[in-house]
Amino acid sequence: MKPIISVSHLTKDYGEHRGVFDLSFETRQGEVFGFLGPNGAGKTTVIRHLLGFSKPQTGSCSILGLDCWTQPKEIQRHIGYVPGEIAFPEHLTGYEFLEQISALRQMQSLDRARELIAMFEIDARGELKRMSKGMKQKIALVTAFMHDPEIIILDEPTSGLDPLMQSRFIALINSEKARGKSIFMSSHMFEEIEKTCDRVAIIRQGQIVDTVVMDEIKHAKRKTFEIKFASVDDATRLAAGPFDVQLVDHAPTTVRIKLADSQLNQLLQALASLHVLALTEIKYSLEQHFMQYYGSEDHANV
Ligand SMILES: Nc1ncnc2c1ncn2[C@@H]1O[C@H](COP(=O)(O)OP(=O)(O)OP(=O)(O)O)[C@@H](O)[C@H]1O
Repeated sequence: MKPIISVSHLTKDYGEHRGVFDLSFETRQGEVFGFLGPNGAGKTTVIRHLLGFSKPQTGSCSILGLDCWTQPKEIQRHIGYVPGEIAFPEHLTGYEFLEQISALRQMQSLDRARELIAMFEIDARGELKRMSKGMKQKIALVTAFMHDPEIIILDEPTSGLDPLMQSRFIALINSEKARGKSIFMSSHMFEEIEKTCDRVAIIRQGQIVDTVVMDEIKHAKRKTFEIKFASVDDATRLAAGPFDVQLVDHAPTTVRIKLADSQLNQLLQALASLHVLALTEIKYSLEQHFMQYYGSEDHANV
């Protein structure tokens, strides 16, 4: 299958280890591909190359086989885009802006825009310059989706949105995906990535350090359980068995166990003769996976 977005050995070196370095990835038809990394990791730099705003120093970027630097006009007909920093012509109202964009795109109707305006509870009658950050972000989302593009590129699309609107955004992404759209989204929010993406590239200091298949994270073969016991003796008896038991708390005695799916029955049998107060599965999350690549210092920025 032909890739939708293809980035090949892209380098943009801004000096002092800033920029992106020999970065390659491909996205597929119909998938939601996430780009996860903290401030300054290089996400916007890559996206600016995809939109044809920036020329690669070395390497190349293409969308639908078209070169992003030399054929941006042809590409733009196929995409919707939300930039990381939104700059609107401020004298216009929300409606006037959307009408201008739809005229430029020679759109037949504003029906889809109206649906999106209702979905995000936007009052588009006001002037853009008086709108809150969140309202502007929502207008940008309408602009990206209203012409029903086959490819959508989003640079931190939910920054400034409240939790209700974030969940509406997640629902929108999943319904667009169900309609076969290909979506590329940069984010530093684990939850929205987990709820929408099929694959996620983790970017660190301008390089992709891992590409994760979300299903493999969600259905990890090794599980972690937290068990609370009535007494320390129960924990000691469990630790005498074949399990790797780690004490995490004293009152009540709480342990964590990591095991393969195949050991689950063995654990339940061992627990049957002990006084268990609570048994909880600690789900393996994208955040835990991400933390392998970033220390706690970096994580503060995510
Ligand atoms: N035009 C430029 N000139 C010099 N340095 C730049 C330029 N654009 C970006 N950088 C630097 O390159 C690095 C990557 O920036 P980029 O904006 O791509 O990061 P990001 O992952 O999108 O971060 P954020 O989450 O903050 O948007 C940063 O250190 C940034 O300061």
